[in-house]
Amino acid sequence: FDILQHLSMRSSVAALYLPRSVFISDKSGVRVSSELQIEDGMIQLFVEKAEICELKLFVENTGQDAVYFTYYTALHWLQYFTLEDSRRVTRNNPLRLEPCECNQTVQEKLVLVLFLVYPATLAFEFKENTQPATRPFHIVRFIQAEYRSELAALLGPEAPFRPKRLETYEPARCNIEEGVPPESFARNLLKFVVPLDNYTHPSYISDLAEVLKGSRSFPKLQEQKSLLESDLGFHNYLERFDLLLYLEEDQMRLDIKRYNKDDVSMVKDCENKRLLLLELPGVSENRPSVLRGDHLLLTKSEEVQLSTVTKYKGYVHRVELDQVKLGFSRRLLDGFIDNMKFRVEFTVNRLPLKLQHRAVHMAVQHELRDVLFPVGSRSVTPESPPALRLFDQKLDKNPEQKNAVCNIVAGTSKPAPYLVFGPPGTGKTVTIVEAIKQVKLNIPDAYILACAPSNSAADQLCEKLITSEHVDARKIYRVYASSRNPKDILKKNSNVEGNTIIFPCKEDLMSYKILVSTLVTAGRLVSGGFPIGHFSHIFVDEAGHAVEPEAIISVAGLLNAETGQLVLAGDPKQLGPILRSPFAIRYGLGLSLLERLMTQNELYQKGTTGYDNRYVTKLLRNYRSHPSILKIPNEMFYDGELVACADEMISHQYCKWEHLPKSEFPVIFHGVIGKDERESNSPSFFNTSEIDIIIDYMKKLLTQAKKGIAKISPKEIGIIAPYRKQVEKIRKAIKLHRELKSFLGIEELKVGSVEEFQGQERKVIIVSTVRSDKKHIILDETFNIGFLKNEKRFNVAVTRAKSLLIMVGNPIILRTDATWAQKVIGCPLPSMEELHSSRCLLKAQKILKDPSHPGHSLFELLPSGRRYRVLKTRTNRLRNSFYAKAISFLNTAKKLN
Ligand SMILES: Nc1ncnc2c1ncn2[C@@H]1O[C@H](COP(=O)(O)OP(=O)(O)OP(=O)(O)O)[C@@H](O)[C@H]1O
Repeated sequence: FDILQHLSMRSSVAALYLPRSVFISDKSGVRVSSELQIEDGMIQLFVEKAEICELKLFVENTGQDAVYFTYYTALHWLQYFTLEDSRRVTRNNPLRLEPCECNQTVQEKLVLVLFLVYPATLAFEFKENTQPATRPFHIVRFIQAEYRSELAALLGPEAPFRPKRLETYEPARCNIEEGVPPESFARNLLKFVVPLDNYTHPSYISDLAEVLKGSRSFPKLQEQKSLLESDLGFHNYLERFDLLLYLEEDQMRLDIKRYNKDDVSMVKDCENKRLLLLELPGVSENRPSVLRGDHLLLTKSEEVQLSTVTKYKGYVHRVELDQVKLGFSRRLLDGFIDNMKFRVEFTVNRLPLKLQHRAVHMAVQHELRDVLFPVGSRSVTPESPPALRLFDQKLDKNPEQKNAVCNIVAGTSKPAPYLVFGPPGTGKTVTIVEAIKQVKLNIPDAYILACAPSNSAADQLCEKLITSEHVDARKIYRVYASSRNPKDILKKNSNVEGNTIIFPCKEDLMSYKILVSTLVTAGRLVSGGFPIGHFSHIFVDEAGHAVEPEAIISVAGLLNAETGQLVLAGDPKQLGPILRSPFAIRYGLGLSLLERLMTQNELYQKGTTGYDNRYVTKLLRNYRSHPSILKIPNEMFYDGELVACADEMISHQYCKWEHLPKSEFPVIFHGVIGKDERESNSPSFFNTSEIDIIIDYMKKLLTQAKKGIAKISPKEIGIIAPYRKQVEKIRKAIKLHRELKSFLGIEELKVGSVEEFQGQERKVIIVSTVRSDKKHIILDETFNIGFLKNEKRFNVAVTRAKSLLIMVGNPIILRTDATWAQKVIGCPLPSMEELHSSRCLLKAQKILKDPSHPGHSLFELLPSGRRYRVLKTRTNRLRNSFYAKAISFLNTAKKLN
């Protein structure tokens, strides 16, 4: 539309629908070329440093007849471009291009400012003669100049991004040829005693999804619909959760089909010739989720169209960053030659689903009503809990934490769960760890199961318990799932022996006082026949992250409903359950057990005298972060209830850092207009301009010791990025960097996704948001990735920092989200376009550069070098003039850069 408007072509309605090719094609023998290659009308140039660079464009007539060059213009007016031509072409002074006359040069000068990408569109107008009535024709060129450091160039795409197209042909008949599962990678001494049924996905579920969508009506499914619409209670617990889990599975089955691939080649693994290697970009980002022991179905490409096909089952032996190693039948291997092509189909791993179904069935079978729907009484005056001597003395000074520990040991909430609830950094994990230690000390026959939804959170719990000198580490045992790769995990006090995961026999496992596992792996203990009541206490940290049936895996079949104590800790505002089915979400599967009790059960509600400490503790003192870091999440998610209590020695360490835009405010939003790219056929994104900035901050942080701020070691810095590819590229950038790669302890610097940082903290956190193209935001929403469409993920990312938070991102994109615009980038803020197109800014910059300009003396750069101000003289005149406006643009531009 811009093009049409500028070139006065609006009269032609048809022109509105003209494809891009019409504008970019050379016409009537006239060619607009450049020294650089033009692809699809686009001229891309890269610069390595901030400089004025010149781009020559050539206009030539290669036709048989003379043509008049009448006009040229930049359609988006940018101050960084100046256009010049020696013939000074205008509509009043058109240039006659004789046939085959070349040499007409339009020079364009670009002033590039560090790390910014400035797109521009140039339009050239020509006429076949100079008669006013003659319609002109136009040629358009797009120009993109991108700052690219040497490092960024090295990190750039290895191969252009080429998504694969999917054939949806389904054969009439297929035979499944069984593959070879990983050898008993888990040595199983723990017998399967309690059966795990199949919980087969009923065939009516797809029809039910249609009914819920409102697109069809099946009277016989009305009962299921009513069940979903009714409130959750113990009477419908099993049926409701079964149905919700089936709806979720139905969506998972649909979604996983999107990952199927055609014409994918495999090669033999050079380490183990009985395995085939399949490249799977995105696999480490769970797109799709593939674990050791899962299987894929492969069909030879040349057979895909046949009516009867053989699908070869390939069991996953190992998952690597962008590839998996698969075990197939002898028959396939015998006829296999490297680079044979296959169609790959992914399958849903049903184990976690089956465990969840079993858990809700067992919850009902074992009468867990009083645990799941507790009805204790609030009327009884709370007794004061026993006074304990805490191991962690800092908890002594916090009455809520101390109360929670004492009440858990005293079992005041039994049979109701005890909840430790609170925002990030308020000490939930340390409270749980203390409670576990106190239970072990004060209740001699106690046996404890400590769980978390993710492996990283379970590892964190285990490490905190093992490293404390108050518990004999030999009594603690971390149980890993057999699907884990032993090479990737902590081996101390765990079921990993060398390169094998072992499951000791029940008696051996039962001899440990404290077992630590994920919620799903706790299901293995149920299958192993652990007696109900063996565990006197079950703790679940990060409980807000799990759907209720998942949390129940660690409870049903293990906890004695009368004598056992369940403790849940978490924060519903941090990473929640990840669900795919809109119906499962609509009908409540997204609500964790912790959140349901907090919001719907009377025992846990805030009364006139506050919360009843016998059942719940709400922690509100944040011991982690500087108040300025807390400010954003506190306003966004916690109604300003959080109180900043961190030790100032640490939290204020960066308050005087020379690189802060504002002293005493250790939060930096570093605006950068980069590019989110993909490479080869990996669906994951990266942004090298952001990596350049991150590396620059790393250098500043690690080499600052002399500047009066304590030296920081790499392990105290964390870098969080929302996409796996960015994580990988940042790691690569550090390894390639001359100074950073040899920095002492650099291997301890953690670069990871938000999920990997949940529950963790670092002195300095750098967040790379990556997104720079609006059109990809929809992908984030569909796949539940990135920051922009997931507030909970954003909350976790920004609440990991103790002393300094640096966020790197594209302000134009982030401003499209109201929360980012208001809370992070700050408002009011002129958009980048406004900045670019502002004549005020240009004028102000010209004046600043030119000491002879009469306005020059009006601007003054403050001694900090970070802000301009207008001198007091003639203030009144200035207030409403463009100088005042220019000053605000200049300062914002300075802040952004
Ligand atoms: N009473 C206290 N006094 C001083 N420091 C404390 C206290 N309680 C916790 N901390 C410290 O606060 C930090 C955060 O604690 P912890 O990781 O337990 O919080 P959390 O609530 O589990 O956080 P998240 O929700 O982010 O997982 C830790 O460094 C911990 O040592």
